[in-house]
Order: sequence, then C-alpha cells, then structure tokens
Amino acid sequence: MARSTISDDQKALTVEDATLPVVDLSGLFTGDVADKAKVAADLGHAARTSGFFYITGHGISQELIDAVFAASKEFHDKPRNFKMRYWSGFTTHHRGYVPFEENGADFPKSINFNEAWDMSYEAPEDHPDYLAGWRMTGPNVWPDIPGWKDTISTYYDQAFALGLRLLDALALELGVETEELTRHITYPTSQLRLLRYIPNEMPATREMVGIAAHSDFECFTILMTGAPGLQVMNAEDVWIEAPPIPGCFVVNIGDIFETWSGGQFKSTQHRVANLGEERYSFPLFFGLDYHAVVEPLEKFRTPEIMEKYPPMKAGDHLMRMSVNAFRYMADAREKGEMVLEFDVPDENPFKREAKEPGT
Ligand SMILES: O=C(O)CCC(=O)C(=O)O
Ligand SMILES: [Fe+2]
Repeated sequence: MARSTISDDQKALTVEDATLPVVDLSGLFTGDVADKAKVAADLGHAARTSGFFYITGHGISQELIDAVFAASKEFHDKPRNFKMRYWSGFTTHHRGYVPFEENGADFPKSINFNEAWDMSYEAPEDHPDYLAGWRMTGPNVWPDIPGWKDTISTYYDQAFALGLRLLDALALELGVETEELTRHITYPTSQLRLLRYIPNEMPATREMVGIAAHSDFECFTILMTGAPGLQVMNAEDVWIEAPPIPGCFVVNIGDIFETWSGGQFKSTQHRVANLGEERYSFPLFFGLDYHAVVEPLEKFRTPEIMEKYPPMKAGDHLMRMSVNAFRYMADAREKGEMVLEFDVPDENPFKREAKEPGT
C-alpha cells in the first residue's frame, strides 16, 4: 500500500463510485463494415462523454507489452551515469533520457516524481525540421543495451499502427474522410515515453505529484500503466481513479481531436498522484507532422467555434507546452539557443479546472 499521505485535493472517486468505459476494438479487425461502425459509435460515445476509455481487443500481445515493461525497467535500473549519457538535453529534438529534475519550471518547489526515456517517429538526419532544431523531429537515440532497440521499435510500430486504426474509426464516427486526417501524418511528432515513477516518502499534494494535471497535446494517447495512480477528470469535471485493467490500454482524447471536432470530443485532464511507490507506464502520444495546421474540420466550423479554436501548428502547440515542461528547453530559450516564432502561454488553453471529489 502507498506510504505517502494524500492531501484532499489529490483524492479521487474510486472505481466503486465511477468507472470508465471499456471499448472492445475487435470489430475493427474483422473486415466487416457493420462491426467497424459499431466500434466507431462506441469510441465516439466515449470520446464525447468522458474523453477517457479503456480499450480491449486491440491486437497487441501481452508478451510484447510485458517485454516493454521489462525493457523500461532494464534501462531505469541502470546507474545514473549510464542514463545521463543519453540526456535529452544533448539533443534539440527531445530524444533520450529525462531525469526527474528536468520536470517543470518550479523544481524543486514542486516535484513531478518521474523520469522517462523518450523516443518518437524515426525521421532521417537530413530532414529539414531536424536541421532546423527544436521541432521534435529527427532520428532516435538508443541506449547501449542488447535487444533493447528491437523491442521498443517493434512496440512503437504496433502501437502506431493501432493509432492509425483508431484514427480511422474516429474519422468514421465524425463523418469525415480518414484521408482528411492522415494527410497530416508523414513524419509525425508521435512520442513514446517510457516512464518510471520514483519511489519516495513525500506526501501527495498539489506540489508533490507523479505528474501534474494536464491534457495531452496530440490527437489521442495510447497508454499502458503498470500500477494505480492515474486519475482522470470525468464529464462532470470530477477526478476519478483509472487503475490498470489487465490487457487493456487507456486511451484519452488530446487537444488536436478536441480542436478538429470543434469541441465535441473532450481533451481530458489527467494526473498521476504521488502514491510514493515505484510505477511504470508508457504512453504513445499519437500526433501529427510538426507543420500540420490544426483547426476545426470544415463541417464543424461556426464563427463561435472558429473563435474558440484558432488555427495552430501541431508542432508549435507541442513545443510551447514542452518549453514549460522541460528545464533544459527553458534554459536553451533563456540563453537564446532556442528562438520560438510563437507565444508561450503560462497555461495550456485546453486546461479545465476540476471540482474536487465530493463537491
Ligand atoms: O503515467 C501515466 O499513467 C500517465 C502519464 C501521462 O499522463 C503523460 O505522460 O502525459
Ligand atoms: Fe498525459
């Protein structure tokens, strides 16, 4: 059991009080149009109400999922001097190791007790966005651990392919051509993070968290978790617990899909409370090319909606949020090594405030 004390604002409704929907994706793989339509309707319902749901029948084997957990542990168990060889701060496209003190601008006043290995879609060394720097695009780096790259790349490819299936089903549900969405995907900024939450004896407070409340910045996230701690905001803006269900991923809608759908799909706030115990998880943030312009899809445009969701480049949105999230980026910006052509807001415009549980 967790050792740390949990302050009131870090509490959430438990699974006895509120549960997230589970969507069975098997119907996406039968080749039958009616099966697909049924899954699409289920996904759409979940995306419109909670914005968070579990998926089963996704086709990714438990063996591969276990191999990713093991590979993540193998890396994170290495000594600090090994891990720091791959420090993300050595790159301008955010690849490699992110130690916990990189997290957030307020460290150590506020601590996100996690560390991560970050990789993304492989782009060639001569890709113009890699050459330009600070665009989250380029070749991956890999730790010197036998077999590691194979395991993680295999998982990345399968989770990415699953993402394309989900995108296709969600397009069907919204009544738009899949191509209208996939045309933005050639070298996407779709990051896979291998997260380890660090055991500690600090309390769970607004300042002492596993990961602070946020929404994800991409289309959606396909997340595997190995232990409790995740909390998500439900349709009534109340925090509820989202513990792991064996074999299921958690999927949440991100800022891009909320924008595309003109607000019909909800980009949902979530956080990981600091339960004080070691915890592994790995989200794949399914995103778009850096330069993809994100705005409400044509059929959802009204003057009000266009005002609420001004066009943004997918990559600019990711960068403006990342600058606040990673200290090495904030340092590079301060030193003038990173020059951004857009404003960096203090808070994500997609943020929603929670009602505390019970209120
Ligand atoms: O570890 C988790 O369960 C959630 C991680 C997360 O929300 C994120 O990395 O954006
Ligand atoms: Fe997240």
